[in-house]
Amino acid sequence: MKERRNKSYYPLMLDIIGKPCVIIGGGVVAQRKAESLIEAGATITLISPACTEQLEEWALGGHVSIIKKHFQTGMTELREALLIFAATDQAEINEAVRLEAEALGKLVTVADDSKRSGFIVPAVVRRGKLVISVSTTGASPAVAKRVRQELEKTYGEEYEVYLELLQELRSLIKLKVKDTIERQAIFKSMLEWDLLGWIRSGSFISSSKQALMQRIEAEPTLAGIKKLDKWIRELTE
Ligand SMILES: C[C@@]1(CC(=O)O)C2=NC(=C\c3[nH]c(c(CCC(=O)O)c3CC(=O)O)Cc3[nH]c(c(CC(=O)O)c3CCC(=O)O)/C=C3\N/C(=C\2)[C@@H](CCC(=O)O)[C@]3(C)CC(=O)O)/[C@H]1CCC(=O)O
Ligand SMILES: NC(=O)c1ccc[n+]([C@@H]2O[C@H](COP(=O)([O-])OP(=O)(O)OC[C@H]3O[C@@H](n4cnc5c(N)ncnc54)[C@H](O)[C@@H]3O)[C@@H](O)[C@H]2O)c1
Repeated sequence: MKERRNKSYYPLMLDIIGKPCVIIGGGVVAQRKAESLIEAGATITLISPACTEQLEEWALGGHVSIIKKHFQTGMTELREALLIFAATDQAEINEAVRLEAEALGKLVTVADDSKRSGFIVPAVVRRGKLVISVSTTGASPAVAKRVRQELEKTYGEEYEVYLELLQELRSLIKLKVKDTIERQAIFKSMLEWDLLGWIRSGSFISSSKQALMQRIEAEPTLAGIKKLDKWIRELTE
């Protein structure tokens, strides 16, 4: 990867379920990368002569395959990988991994050299389907972590239920409202409902969802949606 003074990364969400990812190194940094890859369902191979206890445990649980060797050029695991993480404490080994990965046309991140990395890993808040990624473009990972912690306070657990609900309501409205402009106005208007307050109050239960869906079905128009604002407020109080 050519060094660029003002790199501008392209953020995206990858579906890496079952995709081969290779980590070189078995220390705390490798462990942190393994943890987020496990969460995303990747098939992980880790190459390192020594590993943290947690990594050994994940290997026993079948979450990670560990090859207890030093990195060497020409290892087939790299050839097959989608993503490669160079995370040893040896700068020259990380650089050798980077060069080989790039020769193979692979995306590689280098734990001690973000300027040469093909991608970097952000700090992440997960609330079910809501995923908030924070990056400082490598300027200060500590700040990325701090911002993540701040966002965790603002976007609480209730967002998980909120998004599950909105997804279902959105599917229902897609079925019932054929006009694109009205549909989009409805989706925007639904954001005015105090669903988060309702969920936080603890009074939102599965029958509440049914009642809400019945009301939407009874009047699937922008006017009908606006009327529900008051109904929700009363139930939340
Ligand atoms: C977000 C997070 C995700 C994760 O790792 O999963 C992540 N680093 C985290 C924590 C963290 N890392 C470091 C500290 C100590 C304090 C500090 O240095 O600030 C802390 C804080 C702590 O541990 O408390 C040290 C550090 N980090 C990098 C270098 C090398 C260098 O700078 O080149 C050095 C050694 C510097 C040195 O030698 O002194 C490089 C990278 N770290 C990145 C990601 C990428 C940029 C992210 C961005 O800003 O966009 C990037 C470029 C590459 C990459 O690894 O992908 C995770 C927080 C997860 C969370 O808690 O939410
Ligand atoms: N990107 C980040 O988030 C971040 C955070 C802190 C530090 N760092 C950088 O990452 C590097 C690694 O940090 P750490 O705390 O995990 O180090 P660590 O000392 O805990 O682990 C280093 C690992 O590299 C392995 N290793 C050494 N030589 C190897 C080889 N030839 N082949 C395969 N594996 C080999 C060791 O077995 C060990 O498991 C540090 O040097 C630091 O510069 C990055």
